[in-house]
Amino acid sequence: MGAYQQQSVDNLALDTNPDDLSLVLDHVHCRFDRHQAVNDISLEIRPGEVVCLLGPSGCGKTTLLRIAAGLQIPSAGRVFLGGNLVSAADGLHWPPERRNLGLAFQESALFPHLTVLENVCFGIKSLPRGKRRSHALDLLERLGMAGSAKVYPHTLSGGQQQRVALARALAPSPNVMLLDEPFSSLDARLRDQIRDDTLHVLKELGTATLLVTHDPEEAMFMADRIALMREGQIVQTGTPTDLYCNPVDPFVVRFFGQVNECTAKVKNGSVTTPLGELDASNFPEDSTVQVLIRPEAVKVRPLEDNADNANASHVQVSRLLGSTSLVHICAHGEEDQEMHLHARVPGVFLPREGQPVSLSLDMSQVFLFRQ
Ligand SMILES: Nc1ncnc2c1ncn2[C@@H]1O[C@H](COP(=O)(O)OP(=O)(O)OP(=O)(O)O)[C@@H](O)[C@H]1O
Repeated sequence: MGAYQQQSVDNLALDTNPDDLSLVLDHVHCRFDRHQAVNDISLEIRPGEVVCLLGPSGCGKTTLLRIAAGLQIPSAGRVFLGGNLVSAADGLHWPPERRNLGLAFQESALFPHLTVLENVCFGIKSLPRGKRRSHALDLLERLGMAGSAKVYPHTLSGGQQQRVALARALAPSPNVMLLDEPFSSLDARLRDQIRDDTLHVLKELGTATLLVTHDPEEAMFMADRIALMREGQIVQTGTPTDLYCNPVDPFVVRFFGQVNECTAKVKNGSVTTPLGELDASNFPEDSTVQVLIRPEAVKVRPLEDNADNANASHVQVSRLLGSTSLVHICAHGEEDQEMHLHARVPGVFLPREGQPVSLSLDMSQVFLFRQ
């Protein structure tokens, strides 16, 4: 790293030297007229790591990816790639072609006049001509497309074209892959397969990857770490388990799927809900607490249908959703509290309408926040 660059990393908001990181975004901002699309984002990607930028539409994911790619100039902040400062507020800006990146987008257009193999060979400059072909064929093989090497793109399905586009992006052995919703145009079954193949190839090649998605399941499938964004900022960064099991606020909980919600007042260190009393000793007395309960946290036990259980919680509707069943329940708590809630149960579990049930909670998937 040169003296200018060494000096420029002095104030970096990171513990790790950018030389050891594949991509660093350091206090990056991006403003469009009055709209702050990206607001002070810092994020790093280690070699071989897959990081997903996750968030709702319009939160700034694509803008951040375009900044990393050199397609968008940030209004402030710095970008490092493989230890090189490639973008800074003083006007330093390396264009995309100088950054050694692989780019693949939702609709990655292949060159129509080149065969699949020629498309993949196109960007490989670093290898001798004789080796380009075998390298490209190897990538096509890994992505299940070697059999189509000689055909032209228009004869391929959308999913096959997407595989070729990924092979083409990987072919120059980029330091960093930037993927923007690369699977979103595919139908569900095909998407699962291509995601799986892509993850294996990225891991085998050890390519650091930043992948944009709005789909939490896709992020959990692909990512070593997820950065969840909202309105131009990162709300939480961590492993999928960190975000799912230790969410920092209700937005994070809700982003990973529908949740049962109620509010309650703290009395004597606990809150009373239709599902029973919950510990709230971390919250001030008399404060109002938001209780978020994932459907899989609700344990349902059918009760005998007799007069003793006339006031018990009861089933409203049951539906099989595939690998899980969703049970709609009217929960009856103490003090005449009532709550409509959803319980997600593994396998086929379809209690009839009106079935009295007792409910308990797996507290690892119940989250309390001060309102
Ligand atoms: N070139 C531009 N000019 C003006 N505003 C822009 C421009 N590009 C993006 N924006 C705005 O910046 C915000 C963030 O857009 P961005 O495309 O980064 O969001 P996103 O999270 O990728 O959304 P999606 O998931 O819908 O693609 C949006 O409000 C968008 O309208």
